[in-house]
Amino acid sequence: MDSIQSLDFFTEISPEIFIDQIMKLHARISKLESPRNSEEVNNLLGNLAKLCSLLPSTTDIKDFPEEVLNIRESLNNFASQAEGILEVESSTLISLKPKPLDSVTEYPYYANYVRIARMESKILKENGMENAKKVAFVGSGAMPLSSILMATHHMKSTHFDNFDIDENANEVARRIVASDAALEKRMKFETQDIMEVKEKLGQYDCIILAALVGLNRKSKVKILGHIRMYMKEGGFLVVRSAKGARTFIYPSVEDGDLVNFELLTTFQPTHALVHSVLLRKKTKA
Ligand SMILES: C[S@@+](CC[C@H](N)C(=O)[O-])C[C@H]1O[C@@H](n2cnc3c(N)ncnc32)[C@H](O)[C@@H]1O
Repeated sequence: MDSIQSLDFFTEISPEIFIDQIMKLHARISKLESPRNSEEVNNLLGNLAKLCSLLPSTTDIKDFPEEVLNIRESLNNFASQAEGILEVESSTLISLKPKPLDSVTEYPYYANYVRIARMESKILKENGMENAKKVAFVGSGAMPLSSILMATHHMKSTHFDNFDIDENANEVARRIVASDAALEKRMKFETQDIMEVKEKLGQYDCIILAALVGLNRKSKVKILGHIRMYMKEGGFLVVRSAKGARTFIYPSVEDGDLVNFELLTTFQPTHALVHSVLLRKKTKA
């Protein structure tokens, strides 16, 4: 294949085709002037997601050539910037509707968030976190769908403190949630770099870290170490990670990166476009 091939007719591709196509896609993405929301950026983001969904989740990418594995960090950066901009733009439009919460189903990745919120709530319950009183969601974004779906479908008495470094994103998120007074009482939005939040982290029964907080493994490990330092003993930590081809979109966190936590469970999806989720418990100070 000498160009980025339309993948619409494929249900699965070989590692060889994946490598050929991801290198070509990365070359195109590297030439972008900006990750700003445009038809070209959306097409490239869609191609990246589609390509990663076609490589069987059983494929062990560790054997891929170094030059292929080395493009992951720049693709993670692209995905984070492009998704972040897309999130603010589409959420801003939704937030201007008369009842924004009724329109969140229009959000491009809504179905994915329904899947992940259901799965994360299920593994929390299965591991004894039946009714968390207070949850911190770190990296909630302009469209805080994860905490909205958890609060309205799965954890109906839990209070969510949503932390995001971007005040613009929080402003949009507050507007979306304000259309439901009861929900608004349980959903607060704080503009903070999570690395600046300290003792307060000890208040939460559960802390959830969004996939795009920490854009490479090193910065994720630093954030995880910070959260662990301040979270309470017995507190639960939910870390969204990635496996296989999905690490070309999101940074991955390995079991060994979570030091001094009790392993409760690790969820590995069969659907390539769903996060992996690591559930851990802080056992001792
Ligand atoms: C794109 S959103 C994804 C979350 C998604 N809306 C959800 O409901 O799961 C990721 C967010 O993390 C925020 N973020 C990145 N680094 C952060 C940090 N160090 N502290 C707090 N928020 C951060 C970004 O501003 C961005 O809004």
